[in-house]
Amino acid sequence: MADIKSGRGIQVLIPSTDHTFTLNEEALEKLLLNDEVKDLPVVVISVAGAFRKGKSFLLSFFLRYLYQTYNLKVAGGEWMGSPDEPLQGFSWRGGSERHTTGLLLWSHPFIATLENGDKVVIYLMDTQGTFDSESTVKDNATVFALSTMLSSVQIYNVSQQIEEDDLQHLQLFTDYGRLALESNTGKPFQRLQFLVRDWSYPYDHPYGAEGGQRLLEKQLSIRENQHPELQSLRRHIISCFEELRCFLMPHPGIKVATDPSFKGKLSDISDEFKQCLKEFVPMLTAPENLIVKKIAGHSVKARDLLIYMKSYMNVFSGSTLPEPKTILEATAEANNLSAVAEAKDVYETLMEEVAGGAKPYVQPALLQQEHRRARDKALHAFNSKKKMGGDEFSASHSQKLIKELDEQFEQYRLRNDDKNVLRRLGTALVLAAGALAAWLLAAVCGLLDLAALSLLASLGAYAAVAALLLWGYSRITGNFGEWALILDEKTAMIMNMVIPAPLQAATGLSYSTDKKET
Ligand SMILES: Nc1nc2c(ncn2[C@@H]2O[C@H](COP(=O)(O)OP(=O)(O)OP(=O)(O)O)[C@@H](O)[C@H]2O)c(=O)[nH]1
Ligand SMILES: [Mg+2]
Repeated sequence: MADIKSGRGIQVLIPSTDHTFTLNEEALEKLLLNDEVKDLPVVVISVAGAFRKGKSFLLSFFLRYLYQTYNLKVAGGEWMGSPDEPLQGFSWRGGSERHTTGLLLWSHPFIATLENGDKVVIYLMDTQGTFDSESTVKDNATVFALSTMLSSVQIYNVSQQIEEDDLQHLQLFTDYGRLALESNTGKPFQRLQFLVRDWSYPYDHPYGAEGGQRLLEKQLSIRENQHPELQSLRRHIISCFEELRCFLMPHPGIKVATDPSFKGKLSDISDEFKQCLKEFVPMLTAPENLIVKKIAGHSVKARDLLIYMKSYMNVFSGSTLPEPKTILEATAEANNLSAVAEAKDVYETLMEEVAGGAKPYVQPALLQQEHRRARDKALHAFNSKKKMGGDEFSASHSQKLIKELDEQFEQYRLRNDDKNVLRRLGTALVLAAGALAAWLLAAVCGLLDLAALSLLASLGAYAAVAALLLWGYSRITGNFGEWALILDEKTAMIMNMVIPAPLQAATGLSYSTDKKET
């Protein structure tokens, strides 16, 4: 069974020296599109905040809990590990130099079953710390924005206090959130979890969730004598997130903070810190506490997450920060694309039942009928999904969807045609029948002493047999393909002339009449 040692943080957003970012699409496809997870709603837990504040270290404890609960399936047990075990997981280290860069996802997704029986997949996201000496304002904002928009729980890791600039850092989202709210699809983000590290005033507010909540309420309270700008920031933060929480973490002890040889052993960490970790980690990752990522009121599946990532990257790849309006448009675009993908799935599932690879040949009229039924169902799926960006925007996607489904139908139609034994062998049958008829004619003419006519008929029979052999050779070997095509065409013309139209339709032999109807 996979354990922490066999996994690693995979850099899915890669920074480059010119301060741009690229998406590691290959890694993401492996992580998000494999059959086991692609259709499961995602829970994305991210940790963001200033550099060198123990984010990766914290996530490595999350990993211990997740492996224990969802891999070993030992619920409620001792998950923190043995006292002398070094802490492994997302790469972390001491020192003053920044460590994590870009965005990382853990290589092993965890599949959990919620209380209602639904399965979800959990991804952990580590992020590049902000405010290091190498990153620009845009780098910081990009990492913070992407991790917030892609996660269902953003752990905002702050040091010692919730300060005004920690709140101001959220400005981009509040502007974005305001626009998103106007589009009437509910609050844009789910949980913002402040995590105050090295909290030193337990006598004001005790460690843990309750003390944290009181501190947060105080920091977010709107007072009359406050500057209107501060009031508005607070109002918007509150309106953007479904849940705002705070947890106060004690200092982990001198060894954790200052000893260069510290390897993360529990025996070197203060009891208070360990106690709080025990409370904090399950608070976000126990099955009953998992929060599924939602955008525009719909759960986001693993494969949708990739669509969102790609759309966001399009707007964040420029040299300046995108406007909130542009980010919103990217969300609406991804939103519609994910609805299109879902609708296509509906169509494909229904069509596969009728005309899938292993299914026998179906009459063209019936296939056409099934196509219309599946297309209507797919369009219904698309239309019933709440989308951002307005009716006109989704109408253009719906047009594109119809076009794509019609193209797909054409593939089904051709594949179905291929399955028609009669049509496949039609050429052979016509040629064989022609040869037989010519032979009979030759025999009859022979009996009647019509030597010249008999010779002509025999030549016709030989020609038909030669054509049949050439056709067979071409179909088996692929050589002389153009000759076989000419023979197919000519014999089809003969069949069209001699076989009555209703019989042609019933057997799928109607070459000229099965026009594509949409
Ligand atoms: N003071 C203090 N130090 C901590 C805490 N948690 C971890 N550390 C130490 O902080 C140092 C940095 O840990 P990392 O997890 O690499 O920090 P990070 O925030 O991921 O850093 P970047 O990747 O550079 O952004 C390590 O030496 C840890 O031992 C904490 O709660 N308080
Ligand atoms: Mg780190």
